[in-house]
Amino acid sequence: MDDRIITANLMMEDQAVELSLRPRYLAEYIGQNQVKENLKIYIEAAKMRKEALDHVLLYGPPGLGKTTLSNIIANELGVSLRTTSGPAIERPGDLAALLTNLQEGDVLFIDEIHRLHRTVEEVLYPAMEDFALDIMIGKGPSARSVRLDLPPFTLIGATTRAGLLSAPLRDRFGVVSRLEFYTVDELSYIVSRAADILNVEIVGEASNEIALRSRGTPRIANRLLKRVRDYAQVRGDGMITPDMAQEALKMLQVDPMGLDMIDHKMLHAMIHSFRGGPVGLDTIAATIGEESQTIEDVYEPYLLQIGFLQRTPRGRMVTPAGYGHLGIPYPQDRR
Ligand SMILES: Nc1ncnc2c1ncn2[C@@H]1O[C@H](COP(=O)(O)OP(=O)(O)OP(=O)(O)O)[C@@H](O)[C@H]1O
Ligand SMILES: [Mg+2]
Repeated sequence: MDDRIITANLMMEDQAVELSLRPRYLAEYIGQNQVKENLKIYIEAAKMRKEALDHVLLYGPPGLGKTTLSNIIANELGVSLRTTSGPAIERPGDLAALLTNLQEGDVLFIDEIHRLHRTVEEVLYPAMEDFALDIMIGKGPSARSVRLDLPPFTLIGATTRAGLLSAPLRDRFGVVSRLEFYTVDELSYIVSRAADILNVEIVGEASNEIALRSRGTPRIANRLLKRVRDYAQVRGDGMITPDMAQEALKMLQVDPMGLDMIDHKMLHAMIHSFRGGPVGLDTIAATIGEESQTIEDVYEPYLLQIGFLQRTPRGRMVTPAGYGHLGIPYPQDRR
């Protein structure tokens, strides 16, 4: 019982920390400059015209700031935001309830929008296009469709993979933005900012050390910072020095490029069992006992980005750089 209370409290604390680290306005949102520049203009224009902002689709790997950006867009517009997710909307009626509760100009945020049910998606089309809801009243031969007007609103959809969206849905977004991995400098800045908010002393080089191993991802940067903070508190005097950061990161089994045990397992399996590929995603997944979707969404994008992995029509291949990182010679007959 006691345990449970402690866990609940810790979780609440963690959530509070998470929220405190989340930037609230565009000016605090580091990086993604192109996306930010565009949004700034669209937001300002919508405000000048006193209209709802066009629907926005945000896509990119997990932890790059899609949810954060959605909240920021609502804040910048000065409207309320309602949050839901694709799988949470089970029936068309659930979506109708959400839509009819919106105030003019509000933002409806649908996370994991690629997981919307077909029947729900069809209700969304006229809602996005004409701000109208077609509902069926009655059953059988006497059933008829009634059109309800909705207040103009902005839909923000987020997905890790835009490719999974149906074309009619994708086409109804006026703004489509892809979030990119962050640079080390940007992440370093994010780490310093987070340390400031958490009241942790950190040396500049240590921020950089954490940034280097964050796989271009702010969520990972923040998570590593929290673990390094724990380490520095217990093993040192709380101050995060570069040495302290390195020791802590080593203990967390995050290598100098930010790869963890699963990345290593995957690359080793590809090299030792499949001569470095090409090998299909499902085969890799089965070999290392992970879900293919997790590999595709979470692990692979960064390995592709840093050039350790290559996608070919016949499957994934480990590149010479990937072999090099593991210290395994690249097979002679492949050069
Ligand atoms: N541009 C940024 N500047 C500073 N911090 C950021 C930025 N983007 C994200 N973060 C931090 O990273 C955390 C994760 O971001 P967020 O939850 O928005 O990611 P996401 O793209 O929605 O991920 P998922 O796909 O898993 O839902 C945030 O809580 C925030 O602290
Ligand atoms: Mg999110």
